[in-house]
Amino acid sequence: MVSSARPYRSVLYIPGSKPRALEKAKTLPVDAIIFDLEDAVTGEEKANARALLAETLAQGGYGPRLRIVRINGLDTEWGRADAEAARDMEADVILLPKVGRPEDVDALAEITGDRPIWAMMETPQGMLNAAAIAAHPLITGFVLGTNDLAKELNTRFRADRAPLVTSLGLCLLAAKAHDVIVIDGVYNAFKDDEGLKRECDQGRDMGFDGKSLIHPAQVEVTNTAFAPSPEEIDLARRQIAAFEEIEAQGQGVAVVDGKIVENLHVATARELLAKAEMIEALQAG
Ligand SMILES: CC(C)(COP(=O)(O)OP(=O)(O)OC[C@H]1O[C@@H](n2cnc3c(N)ncnc32)[C@H](O)[C@@H]1OP(=O)(O)O)[C@@H](O)C(=O)NCCC(=O)NCCSC(=O)C[C@H](O)C(=O)O
Ligand SMILES: [Mg+2]
Repeated sequence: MVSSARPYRSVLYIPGSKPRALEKAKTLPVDAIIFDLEDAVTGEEKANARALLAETLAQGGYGPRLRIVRINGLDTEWGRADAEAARDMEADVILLPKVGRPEDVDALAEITGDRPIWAMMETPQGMLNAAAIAAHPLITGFVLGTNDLAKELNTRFRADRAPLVTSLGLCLLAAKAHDVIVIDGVYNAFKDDEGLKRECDQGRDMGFDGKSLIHPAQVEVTNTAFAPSPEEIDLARRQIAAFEEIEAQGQGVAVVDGKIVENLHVATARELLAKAEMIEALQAG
């Protein structure tokens, strides 16, 4: 079940065909796992990966990590069999690639029933229809597919992601308007911690809930970037305390560190503390 206080800092892709990686993920401090049947699995491996994934998920061992199964598109030769298999798997969410329109979600739901669906947002058509896709009653999450998007838009890689910012913003607006989780795309250079941190900070600043990852080495940087920092926690506590004090005096605006604090800031502060507590509880096991 998707809940708003639950953290989604790190969302790790694992190729559904790799038993060693599937096993290793049980020990990694990630908030969610995307068990992939799409791009990370070759055509020859698809059927075996599907069976391996069903068996692995049935065995369990993934604890509180959200279990997301990414199927192949329904317009591919594997999509329907993936959807039928995913419907019966021990998973929380089904992730549909290259969603262009809400009707794509309807087509999957005809096979998978009322199982929550996340949409890969990675095509120009998807960007233009982001609000309608987010409004679909079964959609509870978006994952940005920045590799496919860059390919479709014929952009060049830039560290500041300027060519992608419009698309990222459209997905964020749509997701926030419809209370949908929104996860940033992957950072391909998995040995470049500095570049990853820069991109995580940008994503967090923009309002993403977390980032999708391709390698265990990316987990720590990402978890830190998307968790409330000690400074943010301290400020949130002081804002709440200051506001409660002036509220008791019948006033509506406090001042902390030279900046105003109104009830909307207090709501954000309370949300931040709830997330920090949830992360602490997860870490405590
Ligand atoms: C990138 C990799 C191919 C690198 O693999 P490898 O060379 O095996 O890495 P290491 O030797 O450094 O691995 C060390 C140990 O970690 C495990 N491992 C590696 N990757 C993962 C993982 N993703 N999840 C869990 N565990 C992992 C190895 O098994 C080693 O374990 P051990 O031997 O027990 O110590 C590889 O990381 C990889 O395949 N990554 C995933 C790639 C992927 O999923 N791609 C598709 C998603 S990206 C995408 O499609 C985004 C979107 O659609 C878009 O359009 O942007
Ligand atoms: Mg993709």
